Amino acid sequence: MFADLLPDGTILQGQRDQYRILGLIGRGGMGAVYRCERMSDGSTWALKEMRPPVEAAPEEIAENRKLFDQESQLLQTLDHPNLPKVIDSFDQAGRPTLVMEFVQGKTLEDKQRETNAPFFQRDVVNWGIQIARVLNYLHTQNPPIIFRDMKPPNVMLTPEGIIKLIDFGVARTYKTNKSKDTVAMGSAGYAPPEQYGKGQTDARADIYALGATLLHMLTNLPPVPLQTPKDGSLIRHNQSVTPEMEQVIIKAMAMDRDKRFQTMASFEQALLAVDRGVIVPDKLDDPTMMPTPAPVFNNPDPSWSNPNSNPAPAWGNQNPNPAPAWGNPNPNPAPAWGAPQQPNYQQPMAQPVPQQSVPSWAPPVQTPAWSPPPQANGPICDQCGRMNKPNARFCAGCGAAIKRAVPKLVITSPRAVWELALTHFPCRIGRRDPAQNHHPEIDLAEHDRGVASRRHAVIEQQGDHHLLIDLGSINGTSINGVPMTAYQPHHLRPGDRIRIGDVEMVFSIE
Ligand SMILES: Nc1ncnc2c1ncn2[C@@H]1O[C@H](COP(=O)(O)OP(=O)(O)OP(=O)(O)O)[C@@H](O)[C@H]1O
Repeated sequence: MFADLLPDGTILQGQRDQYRILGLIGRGGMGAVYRCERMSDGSTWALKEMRPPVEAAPEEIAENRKLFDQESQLLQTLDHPNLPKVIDSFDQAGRPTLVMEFVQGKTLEDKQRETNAPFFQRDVVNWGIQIARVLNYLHTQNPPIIFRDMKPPNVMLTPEGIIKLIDFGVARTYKTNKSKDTVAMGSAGYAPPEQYGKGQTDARADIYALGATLLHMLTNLPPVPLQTPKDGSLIRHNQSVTPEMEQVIIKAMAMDRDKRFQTMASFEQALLAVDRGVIVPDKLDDPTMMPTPAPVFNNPDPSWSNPNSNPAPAWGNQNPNPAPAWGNPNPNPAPAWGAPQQPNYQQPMAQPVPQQSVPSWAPPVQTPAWSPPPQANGPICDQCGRMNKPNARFCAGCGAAIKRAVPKLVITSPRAVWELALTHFPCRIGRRDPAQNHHPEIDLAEHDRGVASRRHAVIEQQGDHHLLIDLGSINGTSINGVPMTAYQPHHLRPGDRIRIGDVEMVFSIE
């Protein structure tokens, strides 16, 4: 069907460099994507050329050339960690060609095909947050860019869990004063009613399509065209789905676009709230209950955790004891950060069992990965050896008082050394901000020469174990000299040295 694909070894002259074709990666309806080598430095890139099937009609080819050029131009003006960067574009043998970042990984469609089962909510939510974030970036361009073809094959997932949006073939800028799109596009099941040529699509079309994409990932069933899912329909297929998440999808996929999230930012915030377990379904679109944006995964936006820029998350004030940010509303939660599965975690009902995905929040692993605790439950009685429930004060076997180890930190800063018994969790580490009523348990305001973010890191207790999590701080946290990855929990062990700027904290248990 495709005429003469470029053979391996072909060298193409671009505008900025030469490229050697290393092999075909994939073919779409109108193009082909190859892995290539940039000749000047041997680095690997993806080369996409428009290569219509031989039987394509001339008008179709012309229309697709327009779309290809548009994709190329669009991508060159954009810069976002969830978009492949474009480094060159040129024509070869009359074919428009684009050289872009080579994304290692698979499309969500490939992943789903391989797994053939619903994915865990925590993974889908994390993908959804990243997709919403990049779509929000597109929607907030001037003029707004509507992606218009959000669906699993157009989303790639790297082994580190980073999402990259590919295929801008039908993305287009939103033109005010235009009542209708010139071309009706999108993919059945993912496209909202207004995309069936009945009106001009706006950002809310992408909201519907992202809802449909997440629905597909959660249920392993393609979305039914023009059908909002019903209450209970997601949970029926996947027990890891919470009622709150189901409501988010239902809202995103409302037929009436006025009833959907009105912006991608509010969709993202609703997903963040699901992830943090603080969602209030009837306030899904109320920005005042939304947390501040979390960082971009591999390229944090400095503004979000900058000690001088961002206000405290509004939800923090509304709920004095919110579920921890990394928590999960599921009564038997799997850890939201993709740690090894706990034995009591309920898997979705559909068969086969969903795959454990790569750590959802994790850029390339730099910290020692969190290893499963040696015991999932509580302390072992030193009298009779029985394992007890996590919060037991007396042994259920012999009645002896359970001796609890007290974790502590010895904190050394240029100004002081002090010891702190960790008795309250979560134990927040950061800089105080009285204006926001923010007073972390470990306040580094006087000690770190301005390095710590207000919400820098947190120590959380899980049974008898303690997890340190960097909350996307600007300047980072290191553990035993190794920089931590934001949101990737580190299981603290006695002797671990936590460093934030000039402050060092040594963890021990007595
Ligand atoms: N930047 C990239 N890095 C690595 N692989 C990529 C990249 N872009 C695309 N691919 C791979 O190539 C395949 C085809 O890409 P893409 O969907 O962009 O092509 P297309 O011709 O526009 O397809 P369609 O007909 O679906 O619009 C993808 O499914 C993906 O596997």
